[in-house]
Amino acid sequence: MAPVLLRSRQVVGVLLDSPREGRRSVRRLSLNVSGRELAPAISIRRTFREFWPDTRGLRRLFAAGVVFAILAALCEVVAIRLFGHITDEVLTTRELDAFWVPAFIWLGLAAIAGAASFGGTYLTALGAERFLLGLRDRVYAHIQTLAPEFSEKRRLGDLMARLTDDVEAIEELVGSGLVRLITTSASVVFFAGAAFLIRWDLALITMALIPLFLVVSKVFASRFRVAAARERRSNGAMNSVLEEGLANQPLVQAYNRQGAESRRLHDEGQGWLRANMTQAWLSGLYGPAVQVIETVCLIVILGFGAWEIASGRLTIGGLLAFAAYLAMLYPAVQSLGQLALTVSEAAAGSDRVIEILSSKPGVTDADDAVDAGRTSGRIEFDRVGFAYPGRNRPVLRDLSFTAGPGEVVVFSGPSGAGKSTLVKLLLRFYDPDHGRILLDGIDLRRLTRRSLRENVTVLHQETLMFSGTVRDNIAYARPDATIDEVMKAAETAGVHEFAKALPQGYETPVGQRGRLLSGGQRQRIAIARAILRDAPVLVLDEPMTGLDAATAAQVMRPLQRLMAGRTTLLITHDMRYVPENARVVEIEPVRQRDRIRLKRAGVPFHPFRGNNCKRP
Ligand SMILES: Nc1ncnc2c1ncn2[C@@H]1O[C@H](COP(=O)(O)OP(=O)(O)OP(=O)(O)O)[C@@H](O)[C@H]1O
Repeated sequence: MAPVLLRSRQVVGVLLDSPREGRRSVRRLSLNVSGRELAPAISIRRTFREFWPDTRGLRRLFAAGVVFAILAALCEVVAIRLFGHITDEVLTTRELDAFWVPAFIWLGLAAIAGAASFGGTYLTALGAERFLLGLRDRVYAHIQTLAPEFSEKRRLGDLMARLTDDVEAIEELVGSGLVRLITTSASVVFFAGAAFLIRWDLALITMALIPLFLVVSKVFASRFRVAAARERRSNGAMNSVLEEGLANQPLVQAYNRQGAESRRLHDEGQGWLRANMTQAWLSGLYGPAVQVIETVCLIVILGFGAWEIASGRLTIGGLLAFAAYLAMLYPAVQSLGQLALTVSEAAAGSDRVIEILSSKPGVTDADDAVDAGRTSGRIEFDRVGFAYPGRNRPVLRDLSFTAGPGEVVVFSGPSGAGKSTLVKLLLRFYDPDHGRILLDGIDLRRLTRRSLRENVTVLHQETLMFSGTVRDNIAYARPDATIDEVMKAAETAGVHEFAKALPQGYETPVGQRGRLLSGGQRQRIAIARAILRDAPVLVLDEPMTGLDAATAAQVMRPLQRLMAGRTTLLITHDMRYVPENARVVEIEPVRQRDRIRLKRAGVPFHPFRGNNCKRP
């Protein structure tokens, strides 16, 4: 009987344990989830309402997965019956002639079960992976419609966990989880039914022990869940230490903090080790506990069966088949219990993804928004006032200026005055609360954001780069640009002279965020990118930050070429690099004092009084 039981368990394993489940739990535990924030509780029903449409086009795959898995389970039911038959008709009677027919049928069933099991596993996995691909794309695309502030306010690790772990958790609820639920329930019905058919009274007695499995599962599951949560937290904390330590390696080494960083990692690792040992302890105990119950069941069956065989009411084959059905049934029941745990975890994950999907972009295109086309680049800020959402203190108030093609308008003023904020308004990451911003005389709110942004090139304070090659980073502005166009922009920006000296020229990888290049080289690549983009409005946000005088002078020449003929807004504290013909607008911070004074005078607070813009 032992080989049959073993084989049965293996088949049940194939039927009940989705291959994704095992992979996910490993991957999930290795992710940085330190920043996990609690999301509002949303019902499983809402999860299905939100994500069931994502299974469109995949439902046939999942349905086929169910059919194949059920077919495999049915084959197994018949195979066990055949095993009982062979025991009674061949083994006990020693009639070898009666062996061949059932043996070949059994072989055929095994082949069908194997093929069905493979088909079920493969099709379910295909549906699951496609679901994941589609849902991850949808969530990522949605994040890209939100203002950059959405990502900036959250921890990167948390967002990554939502896009990977939580998306997978949802799949386990509405995709492969549903397949597992149906196939496991069907297996329970088949194996219990088959056992009832052999001896309903014996089946009733042994099934009375099923609640014991559920109780043990429940006791262990709740403890395991606490330990798993602790392990995930420790894992997240450990990843944070690693991420920070590696990202800030120059700082760590320059300040001789290597030992302290290693200790931080070790301390977090200790917590992780303890949590893992709790899990190991629980898993180690769970197996024997279940085994004890199973042994009790088996002994009850054997004892009762022996008595029934002695009195001629049951055959040996019938008893063995009965025991084999129960050996299939118990894991199936246990798996249903585990499924409940998966479902609650998946619901928690889906809450966190729904939270992202329900975040609405602060700025959207108007229904009648028009395409700006290529404009001349004339910018006008008309009494613009703005406070960040959720902040009652305004950053900009009554800001007015104009800038036309060929003009350079310089914005200076103390840190925090709102200079970078006006760039965010120009790109329509936010809309002003008061006043208007015009491009070629058209209010930005009437333009599509895409066409507006096509007209504006921003050189950010921190040069943003991807980890591709020099060429990739320049061509980011226009992926369809030819190598000649890239090189022409590179020559104008002063990239060519250092790029050709790099080991693989333009094909040299620039490293993580361009760290294999110097600050000046990164800046010149950004200028080349801007030249290639060729937009009529140019915004330079502290373009000389971190550059020494010689490098700044080198960068200045291509910058001046870039500015020629365009509308340039230059944000800088450093007046050395301001072109002679530039107009200077000094931005003064909107003071807290103004607000307090107004309140004291009994005047209702209005955040956009006065003017924070001095025009010399
Ligand atoms: N996303 C945000 N949410 C809330 N407040 C913000 C946000 N971004 C900036 N601020 C606040 O708005 C004010 C203006 O910031 P801004 O970055 O525009 O200043 P800045 O003049 O460009 O400063 P610096 O010269 O230091 O770059 C600051 O007080 C800042 O704390």
